[in-house]
Amino acid sequence: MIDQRKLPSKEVYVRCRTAKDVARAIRTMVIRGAPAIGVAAAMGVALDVRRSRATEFYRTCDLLAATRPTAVNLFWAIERMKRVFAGGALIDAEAVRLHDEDVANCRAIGRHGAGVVPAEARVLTHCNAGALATGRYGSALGVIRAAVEAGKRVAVYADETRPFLQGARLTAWELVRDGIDTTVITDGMAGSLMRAGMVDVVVVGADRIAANGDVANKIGTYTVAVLAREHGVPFYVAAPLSTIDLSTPDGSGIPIEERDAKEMTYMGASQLVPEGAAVWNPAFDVTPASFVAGIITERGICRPPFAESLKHVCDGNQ
Ligand SMILES: CSC[C@H]1O[C@H](OP(=O)(O)O)[C@H](O)[C@@H]1O
Repeated sequence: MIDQRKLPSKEVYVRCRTAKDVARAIRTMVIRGAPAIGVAAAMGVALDVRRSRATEFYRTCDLLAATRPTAVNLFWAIERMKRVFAGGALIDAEAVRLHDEDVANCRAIGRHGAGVVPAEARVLTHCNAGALATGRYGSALGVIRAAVEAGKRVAVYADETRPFLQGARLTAWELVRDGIDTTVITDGMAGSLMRAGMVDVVVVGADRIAANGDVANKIGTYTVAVLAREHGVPFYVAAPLSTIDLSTPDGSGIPIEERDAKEMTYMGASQLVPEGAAVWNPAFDVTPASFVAGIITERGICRPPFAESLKHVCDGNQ
């Protein structure tokens, strides 16, 4: 897998031979992005299952489930592999199927989502919900790609997304390679851009969507949602059904990962924060459903009231 920590300056690959290797890659953000870590976990289980007995299989699942707490796709993928293992079917075939489905889902999300992008649009996005964060093509970036493929003239503003800089390093890397007009801004600039009337629509990804439509996504997403409402900019979330967690009633029940302070206090070898200063580094925040214009899924766009529309779209898929 490509080492996303090294992008955009280096394209280097990490080989994972065991589930332990995959768990380390997820935990250290070699691979990140809700759907992508679900796919990686499924592949990790498949790497080990050839040699493992049942007890080891479930221990492998627990190892991967312990890597990151917020993205529900990780747990959804592991539970799916457990069902297949219990049914005696081939685990590695299921892992490949899960990956291929995620790619197809992203393309479907793109098709459905392109309709919310005006013919000439300036789209703001936050973090990276692109090919690097999914099986391929992306969820939020899938919407942007599909709009461009449909002939729409799209300019993207990518929030750099401190502290891990998924927007500056990863979204910009993906979109520049696609030849899509991309401008990186600091997270603090989004408000002025919207106030100047330079954003037509916001599209972001998600790590977990609660049954009422509350959305957990990269830290700073809530800020963007509040700014979008203040400036009358529609705020959309693009995510596959594997991101929807109907068992969690609302956003208060979503576990928010706190990551190592070093992600904030250092940029490479450069110290950014003096010793003695504390930092708070939640990797995600929760945007209340009331800020969301629609949730774009592979089965169509869910509109408020989300408790009903999400249940309807998930029927038979949870
Ligand atoms: C389609 S990716 C969804 C989501 O995952 C990212 O988090 P991280 O980079 O910490 O794995 C970000 O919140 C994306 O929007």
